[in-house]
Amino acid sequence: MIQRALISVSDKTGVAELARELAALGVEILSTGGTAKLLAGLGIPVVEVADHTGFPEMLDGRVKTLHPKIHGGILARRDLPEHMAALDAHGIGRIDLLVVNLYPFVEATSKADCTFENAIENIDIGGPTMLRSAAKNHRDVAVVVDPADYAVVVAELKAAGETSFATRFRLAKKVFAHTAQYDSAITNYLTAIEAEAPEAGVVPAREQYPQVFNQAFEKVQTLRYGENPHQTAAFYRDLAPAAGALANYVQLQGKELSYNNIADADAAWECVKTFPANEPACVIIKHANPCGVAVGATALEAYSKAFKTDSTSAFGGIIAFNVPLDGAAAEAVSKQFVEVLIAPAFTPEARAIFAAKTNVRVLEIALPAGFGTSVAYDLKRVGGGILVQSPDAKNVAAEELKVVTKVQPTPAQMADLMFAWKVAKFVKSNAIVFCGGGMTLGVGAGQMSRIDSARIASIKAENAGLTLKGSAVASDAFFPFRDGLDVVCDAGATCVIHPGGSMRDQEVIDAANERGIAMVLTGTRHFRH
Ligand SMILES: NC(=O)c1ncn([C@@H]2O[C@H](COP(=O)(O)O)[C@@H](O)[C@H]2O)c1NC=O
Repeated sequence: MIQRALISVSDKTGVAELARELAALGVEILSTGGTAKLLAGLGIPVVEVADHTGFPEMLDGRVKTLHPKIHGGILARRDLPEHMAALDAHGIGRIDLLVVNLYPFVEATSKADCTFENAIENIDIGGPTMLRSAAKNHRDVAVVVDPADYAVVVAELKAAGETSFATRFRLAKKVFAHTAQYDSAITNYLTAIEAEAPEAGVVPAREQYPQVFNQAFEKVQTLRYGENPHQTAAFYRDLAPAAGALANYVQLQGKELSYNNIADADAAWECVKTFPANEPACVIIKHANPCGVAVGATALEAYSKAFKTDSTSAFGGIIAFNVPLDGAAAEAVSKQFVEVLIAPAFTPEARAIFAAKTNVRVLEIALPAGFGTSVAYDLKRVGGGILVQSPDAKNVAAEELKVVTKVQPTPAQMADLMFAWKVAKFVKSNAIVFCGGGMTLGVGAGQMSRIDSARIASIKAENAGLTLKGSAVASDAFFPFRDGLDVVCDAGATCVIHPGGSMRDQEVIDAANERGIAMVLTGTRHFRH
């Protein structure tokens, strides 16, 4: 049985239960001021670190555990006689278990009224030092930084009198990841401060983008390959993915997700999530672009309409719904080749329909009320660096829209325009999206020229046998000349939505008036690359 444990925690969750179990196992418990007080108050036998070291806690707690009697007791290698002799020579007892969690630096500095002095005082020094000592010596010492691991440690001690090496190694890795993140948070905070010499009592102004940008991710899985088979790849997620984000998926069945599956699933999910849950929507993605998007009274209707936009491209698509998938919709989807199917829930009938199609990857992602943007920062790798931006989370409000033509859109046209605008945000630039009746009719994506996107969108509608007569069209950025507008009008569009803001806006507005269509400006652009 281990002899001695040191417990020093800011977050006191579960610590009393842990200490009680340790005491019952005959483990001597050392603790720092606040933790010792709590445990003693509960009648749990505890020795204050200050009594153990013979040195008082000092400097307002800045120095509590930074003492050879603590670090010697943690760091000594039990397999080296010289180390054990040195402990004996200096009267240092072994510390076999360390339980520490740190001053809440992130919580403190995320409060709007956190002064510089308060931030600095929330930088834990003794805690990380002990954690690193114990994690380094994991061959002999167990170290716990997360209250969620208390139970496994107690269970192993009860069963075997000591923790297993595998557990100690796992816990040590967790500790170094934790202290690295802790220091990253401190670096992000300090290097964002604009003042050269911030005043202690003042809340320092901080730039949104710090000089040193640290981000931590944890691996979900190594992938079979990357975008192409000769590339290696892995999927990492945020340490705490935002509610409703793709990384929260639960795979209910199907083959392993590939790199491209995950990228396309994200595009499908982010797009479909922009439709409220009381408006069943379906998005079909191919190569990162929507090839069909629709809303309907039911999931089945939404899917049937989305599929009609481009049933050829939908083959092997990634399909997402914003509402639970029921049997009727599942039955219809099952008739096509689908790579990945995503929904907030699946009825038993829907599950049963896909159970036989073992290759289809079925992902369930909870959509809690009030979910927001999926990422705090959008990251894009470029040679030798990284571009960081806030995500394109803007949804244009009705009062921001400006009708600039003599012809006003009817309420039905306005609904189609808003639908088209929502979809255009998720189409690679240059994006031209024809819509009508709550569905996409033709999608032109990823062209270097807007006019080509417009032509492609209308060709695709024609190929699908869909008429663009009376359609609404969205352009993700302004029409630089009237030529693009003429193409969409020739195709049959009777109303158009785009950001405006070109030097030649007037030329384009005049063209719209000449063609007798309605034009709405959003003032917001949605480039997507
Ligand atoms: N200075 C030290 O020697 C020191 N040793 C442990 N701590 C921290 O003190 C906290 C616990 O303090 P208390 O038991 O007094 O509530 C823990 O978060 C621990 O990480 C220290 N505090 C900060 O650096």
